[in-house]
Amino acid sequence: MSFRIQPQPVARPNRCQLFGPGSRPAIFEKMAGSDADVINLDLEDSVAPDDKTEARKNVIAAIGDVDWGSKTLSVRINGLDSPYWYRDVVDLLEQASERLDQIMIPKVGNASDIYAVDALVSSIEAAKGRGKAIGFEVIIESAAGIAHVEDIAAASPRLHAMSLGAADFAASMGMQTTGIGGTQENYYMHHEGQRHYSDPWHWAQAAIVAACRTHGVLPVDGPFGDFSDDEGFRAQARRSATLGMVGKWAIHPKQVTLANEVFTPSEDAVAEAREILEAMEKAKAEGAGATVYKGRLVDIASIKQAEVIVKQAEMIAAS
Ligand SMILES: CC(C)(COP(=O)(O)OP(=O)(O)OC[C@H]1O[C@@H](n2cnc3c(N)ncnc32)[C@H](O)[C@@H]1OP(=O)(O)O)[C@@H](O)C(=O)NCCC(=O)NCCSC(=O)C[C@H](O)C(=O)O
Ligand SMILES: [Mg+2]
Repeated sequence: MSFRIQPQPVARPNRCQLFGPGSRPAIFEKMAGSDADVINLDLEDSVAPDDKTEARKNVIAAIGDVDWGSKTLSVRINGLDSPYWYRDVVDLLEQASERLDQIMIPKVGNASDIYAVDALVSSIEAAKGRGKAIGFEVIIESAAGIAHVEDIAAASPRLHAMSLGAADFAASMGMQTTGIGGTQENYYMHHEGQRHYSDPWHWAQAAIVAACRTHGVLPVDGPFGDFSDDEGFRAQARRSATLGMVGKWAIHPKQVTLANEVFTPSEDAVAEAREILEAMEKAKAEGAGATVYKGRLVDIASIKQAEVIVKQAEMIAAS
């Protein structure tokens, strides 16, 4: 066991990140009125090249003008392979109000990408005397991104969250699919005449969770494209939550409720976690390191597992 204490990520609810194109200001108030914990105003791939300048202006105005309540407010800038990203950063940091919490950096391929944005942001913050340090979130959505995921997770103290972007990830990996997340028709095992579907996103998610947990960053599942498929969204989100992710994107408002439902520990789960903690308190008082709860072993590690659920529930209730 390493002597190093695993760092804790920022304590904030991050069950759902609702996206909306910066070129569609008519929905900004609706986004602010939603139940999403995080709002992502997009300047990147949901905005056509001809609309980039206008979208940037819309977003900068809305950051100050719209009442975002207690939500985490984030803007997705354009990728470092584009001609737009530096202007996104400069204009946001020079012109947007201090209500802006975070910028999301898409398509990160290595730690130097974060370093470059950090250098620019740090310089503007100092020059403009901005009082609040901007946080970062990144999207792992390329072969390079997943290959360097741990270096990326460690790249900056500004980094609060990391998402898997299934669409660009699939394209970069050369995956034979146009689906954004979820079950893939051709990813199955065949046994005795039956197809048994497997999860092609699992390994990337697990790598992201491990990198994030090592460096105190929130791991988040990205988009689920088919917003008419509630059960598909739920199944994907439940797998992500089981793996340790704290939330999921919504690319349509109807997905917000689904994400909140999955990433809020149920009353039953919280009650059971509390019972495990009580059972272990009793065991410890009796000098035992393990006991039996509902016919199964619980021990010191079970305390940590139960605390994850109780702390999640308490943090959400306090927000
Ligand atoms: C997907 C959409 C284009 C659908 O929009 P629309 O056709 O308007 O949907 P509806 O008619 O069903 O809308 C119903 C009402 O909800 C409002 N609405 C729509 N979208 C939003 C929203 N995002 N937030 C809040 N409210 C919204 C409509 O105005 C209707 O309201 P009313 O008339 O009062 O009933 C659209 O949802 C959309 O643009 N979604 C976001 C797309 C986006 O941002 N994509 C980028 C993230 S995904 C990605 O980038 C991939 C990733 O990087 C990767 O690589 O994996
Ligand atoms: Mg993408």
